[in-house]
Amino acid sequence: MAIRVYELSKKLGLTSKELINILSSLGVEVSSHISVLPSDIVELIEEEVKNKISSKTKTDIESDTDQISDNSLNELHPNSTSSISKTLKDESADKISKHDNPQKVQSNPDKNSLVLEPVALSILAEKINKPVSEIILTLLKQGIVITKNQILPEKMVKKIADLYGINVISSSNAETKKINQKISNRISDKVSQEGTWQERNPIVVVIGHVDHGKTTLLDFIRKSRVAAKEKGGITQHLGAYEVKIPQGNMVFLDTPGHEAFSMLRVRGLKAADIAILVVAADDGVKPQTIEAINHAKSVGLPIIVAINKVDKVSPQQVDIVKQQLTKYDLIPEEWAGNTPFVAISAKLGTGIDELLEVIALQSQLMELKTNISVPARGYILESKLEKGRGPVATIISQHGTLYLGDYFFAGNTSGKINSIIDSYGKRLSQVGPSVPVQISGFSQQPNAGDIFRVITQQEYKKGPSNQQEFQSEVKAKSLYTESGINLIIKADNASSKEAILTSIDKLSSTLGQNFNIIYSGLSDVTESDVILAMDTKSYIYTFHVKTLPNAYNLINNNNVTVKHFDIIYNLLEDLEALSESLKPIQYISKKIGEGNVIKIFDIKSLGKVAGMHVRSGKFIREGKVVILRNNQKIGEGKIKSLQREKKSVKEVLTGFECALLVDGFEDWQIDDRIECYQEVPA
Ligand SMILES: Nc1nc2c(ncn2[C@@H]2O[C@H](COP(=O)(O)OP(=O)(O)OP(=O)(O)O)[C@@H](O)[C@H]2O)c(=O)[nH]1
Repeated sequence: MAIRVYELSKKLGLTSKELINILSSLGVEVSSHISVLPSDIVELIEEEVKNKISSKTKTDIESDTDQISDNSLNELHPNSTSSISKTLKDESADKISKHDNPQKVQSNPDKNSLVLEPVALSILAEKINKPVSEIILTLLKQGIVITKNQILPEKMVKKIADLYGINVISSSNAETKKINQKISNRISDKVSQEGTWQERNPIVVVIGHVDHGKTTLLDFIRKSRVAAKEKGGITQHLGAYEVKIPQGNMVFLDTPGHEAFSMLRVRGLKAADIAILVVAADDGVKPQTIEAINHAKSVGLPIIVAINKVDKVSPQQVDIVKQQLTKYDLIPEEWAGNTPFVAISAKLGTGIDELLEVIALQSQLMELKTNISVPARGYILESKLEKGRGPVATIISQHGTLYLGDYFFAGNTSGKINSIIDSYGKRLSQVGPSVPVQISGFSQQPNAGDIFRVITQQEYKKGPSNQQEFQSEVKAKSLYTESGINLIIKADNASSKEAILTSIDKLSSTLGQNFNIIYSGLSDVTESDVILAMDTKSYIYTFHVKTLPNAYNLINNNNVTVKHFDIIYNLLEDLEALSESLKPIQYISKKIGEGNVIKIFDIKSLGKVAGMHVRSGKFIREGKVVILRNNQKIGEGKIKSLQREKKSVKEVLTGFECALLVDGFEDWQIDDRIECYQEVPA
């Protein structure tokens, strides 16, 4: 069975570092202790290491590893695509030299650059315009066995490119890696290096396509991993909960149902350190999966892939999904990539232990650090208006300690903290980073996803100007870039919702207009709906439901369109009108006049001006002209100046003479024909 480095090290009674050292001495470079070792290799390594351990102490192993027999390497499976075989093949690839293959060293004129990234041999062959069989044969002669569908590691790609004299350019993957390294510092960039730094728990967000099992996963983790007394606390719901496992603690961002979608799956990405991308094995990569990947990448979040619903499918199907994800730079470690993949069943709980371990290990790799001495900085996860307390919000800070009485800015609002309540419902006087708490003391309700920052009393008093500076720092990016019209549908019952969705689908094909249903639900319009609409630039269309009073402010302040209907037909008609009104107007060029050059003036400061007689129609100042000589088009341009009797005019009608200066053309000859065109709606 394939196994991760840290698991094998546990089994062998070594630390991960010791095992990585041993692997390295065997010529096997693994990227981290989460890397997967394939089964065919594990046994050999186990044997080698056990032999060593039985004859030496652990300390001896570290220094002696270079003596471990190289023979074991030769026995390794040549077709394996793991990170292990990656190194082995890389070494073999080193053996291929231009000298050994003189006939192959020629550049391909059509395909002269290649992105350096892991790629299947079949795709690579297509990219460089060479038959797969030729590449396989060449490598075989070097003692390297590869197959058509095998994913080749970067180093091998580079070797093959060199072989054919093709330039390589670094991949976006490399960019992503760079971003990932920076991620833990997104909010830290402006945090002082001075003070007390300590490790903090990772904040994890779950993303993915609708119905792929995000909520089931979060529910399973919450029910099985959160201590009973904490669960009690969580009933008051803070939008986040802590999970403790031996490998480390972590915080999951979680809000029920659709709220999770609006705030955490869109805006909450900014608050998180790690994204779990849930992809249902039976459904594969879907539009929102791709969107989720892009969102996570756009904020520099490292992704761990959880292939869900494995209880429903065959192992082959899991591989198909893995293959689909390679297109988006998510390549499993056993295929020489660097994205951790875990197969799970959120419903049955299979693989959840492993997923949690991988999260803990990923966060150790990221070395998330926090400065507890600076003023607290973090994110708003949820906010609501509470009777008697005014606006309250769940926040999670990434740096600093938050104290009762602190002044703060949060998005457009500010305030002074007058209560801090943790997920047990306990009142606190202070709280450190990575702990979700609910606070009150806001002058106005903040938005989920806003940055929260503690400020001095002077800054608080200075108010707006200071806040403006802060605003530009935190300005939220629009995360949705899909083309088409984004809609949020709210209805009073499931059957009318279904009827509306089906009709919109039909309307979509009739009009040739993309309607993206961002969310559809069965309740009145809430603040969350409005936040979601703001984030996704959506229109809210409702059927037999109303807007809740506390959503009105948000709607009015943010120009969100909410439309209520009692008849489905009217709703559809309105959508059609909306689609029509948003259509870009198409223009065509219409010929409106014709004339002849009768004189040419060469004016030093202007260039050559055509003296023209308008024979039919008219010439206008905003017009474009086409110039013909002997019925052949010889030039075109925009009218720069149109003059009649030395005065600039808007238009010149049939029968009159005028002077014409054209942008981009002055090679006039007497008798050239000039046609004037105007842009008119099609
Ligand atoms: N067989 C099986 N079904 C699952 C699994 N995980 C989730 N489901 C089912 O898939 C459906 C959708 O699951 P959800 O957890 O609601 O999916 P979601 O991604 O949260 O959906 P949205 O909140 O609408 O985006 C439910 O009927 C679940 O019971 C799984 O591991 N195996």
